[in-house]
Amino acid sequence: MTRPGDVRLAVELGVDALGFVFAANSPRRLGLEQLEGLRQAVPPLVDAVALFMDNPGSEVAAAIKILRPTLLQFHGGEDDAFCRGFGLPFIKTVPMGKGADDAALARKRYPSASAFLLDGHGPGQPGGRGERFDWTTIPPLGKPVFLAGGLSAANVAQAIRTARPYAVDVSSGIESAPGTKDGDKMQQFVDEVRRADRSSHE
Ligand SMILES: O=C(O)c1ccccc1NCC(=O)[C@H](O)[C@H](O)COP(=O)(O)O
Repeated sequence: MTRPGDVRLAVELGVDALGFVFAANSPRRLGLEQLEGLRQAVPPLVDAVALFMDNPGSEVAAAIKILRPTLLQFHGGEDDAFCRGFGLPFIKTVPMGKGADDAALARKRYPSASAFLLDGHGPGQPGGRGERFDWTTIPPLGKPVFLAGGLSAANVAQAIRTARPYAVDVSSGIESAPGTKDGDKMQQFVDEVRRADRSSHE
């Protein structure tokens, strides 16, 4: 999320969590001056997730101070000690794309993680580029699994039926351009998630 209006719409649509990107070179990277306005648009009981990829600890701490996230998401080669060092629950991204290690190793490497986010890119690569992976290859991780990578309204129901994740995460699939969310795509995505949830309870 880069605009308070998109945050408000997502909240109206009923999403559980909103992501704020601080990774270097991302088209979604936020400046500290944007954070207060974005934070004010997030109501209680909706998670604000701050996303980092190999940022220095001082940058993580500065973003936390202003954004006051409820969850952190680490996308790079950060180790467990670094990730837990900020005193907040964290999600660790596990690359599932080309060149990835055995994803099940994440369970041992990140004992402090609250959840794992499986994403379609390879190791060392950024996310948010619509790269999906084979949803039938979900490893046993012993923690809630968030499914990400190349999701859109066109495929999220199928992804949920196949992988049965704890949560789904989407970025480029609800954008009109990198960094610009599209209200209609957001609405369609949430509708499809609800449809899949309903059919899984029938
Ligand atoms: O969003 C970014 O620009 C980004 C940059 C560097 C590391 C991670 C990044 N995003 C990660 C996400 O949380 C995305 O939501 C996830 O990769 C899914 O993206 P998409 O495949 O575009 O739905």
